[in-house]
Amino acid sequence: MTDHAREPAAILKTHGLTKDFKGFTAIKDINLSVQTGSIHALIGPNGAGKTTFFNLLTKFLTPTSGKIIYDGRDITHAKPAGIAQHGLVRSFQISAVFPHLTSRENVRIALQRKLHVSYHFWRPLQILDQLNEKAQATLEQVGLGKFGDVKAVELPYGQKRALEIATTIALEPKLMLLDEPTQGMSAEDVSTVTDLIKRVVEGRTIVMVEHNLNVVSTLADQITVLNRGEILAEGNYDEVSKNPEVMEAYMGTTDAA
Ligand SMILES: Nc1ncnc2c1ncn2[C@@H]1O[C@H](COP(=O)(O)OP(=O)(O)OP(=O)(O)O)[C@@H](O)[C@H]1O
Repeated sequence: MTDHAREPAAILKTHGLTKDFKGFTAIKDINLSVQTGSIHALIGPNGAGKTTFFNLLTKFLTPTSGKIIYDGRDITHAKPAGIAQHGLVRSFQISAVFPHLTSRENVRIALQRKLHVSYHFWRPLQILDQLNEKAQATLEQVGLGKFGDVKAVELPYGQKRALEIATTIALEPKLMLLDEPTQGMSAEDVSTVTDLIKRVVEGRTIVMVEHNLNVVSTLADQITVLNRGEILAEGNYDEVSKNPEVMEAYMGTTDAA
């Protein structure tokens, strides 16, 4: 029934990915496949290994064994900066947004990084104007069009996350890795950021670690449930939420709600 020629391509794959911490195996032999253009969520109860796995994908940690293939190339031993140039970008934590710079300046720095344009006094003004225009367009994309002159530190929490996403999309990622994008947010901010992620996924792939199962059910095309460092289940929200092993793994945690 399935036409193999029409199977969607995987932008990211792991083969037997394993991470040991001094004899404790936090990630065991994980084979993951992320389809190009999808939103793929990593979920699981506390201590399941989500953060460790995410840090392996973003190259913040080195695997003990196994391979990571991104866009057809083996990036197992690549450096974070190297993979960012090829379009695999981790959304930075809020602390990485410069608090005393304005939203526009923060986005402009990310754009400059992408364009390798350093902010030298002798740069033609035209290039800086182009950067300003692009920064404004990026801010508008995330709903911060009117907040270009506001310092990051003065933005409310939800808008700070939007700014963080703006600085990520400025790098023109093919694959965005989001670490708990709605963590600690009010219900209103959660829905703003959820809508924002839906919008920015156009033409991109997203892998996200997310505790909020409502967000996961709204956004994710594919879900991988981790438990004790292994894949417990995979599928869409309906499939994994009905899986008895998943229900059991979540029992006794507040995430099960
Ligand atoms: N640097 C480390 N050294 C030793 N053990 C670690 C280290 N980092 C993580 N672990 C262990 O690996 C396991 C998985 O942790 P991890 O933080 O990846 O889980 P998680 O699913 O992200 O959990 P949470 O949802 O609570 O953030 C835990 O038992 C944790 O104690």
